[in-house]
Amino acid sequence: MSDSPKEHLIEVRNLDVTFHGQTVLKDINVAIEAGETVAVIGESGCGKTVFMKTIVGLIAPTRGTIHFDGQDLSTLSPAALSDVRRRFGFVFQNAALFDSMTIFDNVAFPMRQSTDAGEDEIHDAVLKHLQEVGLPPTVVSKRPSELSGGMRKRVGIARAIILQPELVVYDEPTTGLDPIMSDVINELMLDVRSRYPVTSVIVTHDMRTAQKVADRVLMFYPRTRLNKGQPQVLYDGPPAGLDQSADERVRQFVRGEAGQRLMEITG
Ligand SMILES: Nc1ncnc2c1ncn2[C@@H]1O[C@H](COP(=O)(O)OP(=O)(O)OP(=O)(O)O)[C@@H](O)[C@H]1O
Repeated sequence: MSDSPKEHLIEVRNLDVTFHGQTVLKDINVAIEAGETVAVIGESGCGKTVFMKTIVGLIAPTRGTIHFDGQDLSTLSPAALSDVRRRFGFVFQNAALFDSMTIFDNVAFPMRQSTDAGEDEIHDAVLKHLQEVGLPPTVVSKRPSELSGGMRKRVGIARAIILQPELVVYDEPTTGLDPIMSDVINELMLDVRSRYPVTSVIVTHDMRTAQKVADRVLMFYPRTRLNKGQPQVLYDGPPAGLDQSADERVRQFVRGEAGQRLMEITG
């Protein structure tokens, strides 16, 4: 990273997303700086995935704008949007590898789709990125079904970073993994950011991931549970401040306490 002042890579202004009359995100204003790692947390259904998909242009805002590197995504032609998306890497939930392809072809896929690289160059890049995520060259001929969940996640990360994206979005990167393998993936995400000048957005339920990997945490709250006029982003700050947040809902979430929810269920 250079020493120049940080710039906003992503700017979300006055964002609303509504599906069939149901507002999932309301009046979200968030700026993410180049090089930042931001974890998005919050209970199920609060709109984390919708937020992630909106900032990468997969969902169009109902109101408001998303700027990426100064460009308003809603004004871009499909071709221009597709060019911008090449600057993103996606690590999907459950790795979302192509089951019928070998690991080699899975990792090579973005290069074959989006570049004119020759097979020698692709070969070197695939092996380099597999090595970076801690996988031996012997995995290249295997199919995803022959690998453990943790290995598949690593392959998903290798595929996401092979084009050296400026933004990597991780959707639930540690879900379904044991605590040790989760920590391996957390370390890998730290390693990716130390190796490349990347901005990362991590949607996660895993508080350890948020605490360990993120510079900053955004906690969303479900619209349906807010009173009129209450902000949907309950917390926007460093992970270390979560536990001392003035908002009881944040403290309860971080500690895994049902709080008011329990009263609603039992009451
Ligand atoms: N394409 C869609 N059409 C209609 N409703 C949708 C669509 N995508 C998401 N929703 C709704 O938006 C709400 C938020 O969903 P979202 O997946 O963003 O939640 P989340 O916070 O990521 O939840 P989880 O932690 O369970 O993955 C849900 O009520 C969901 O049903």
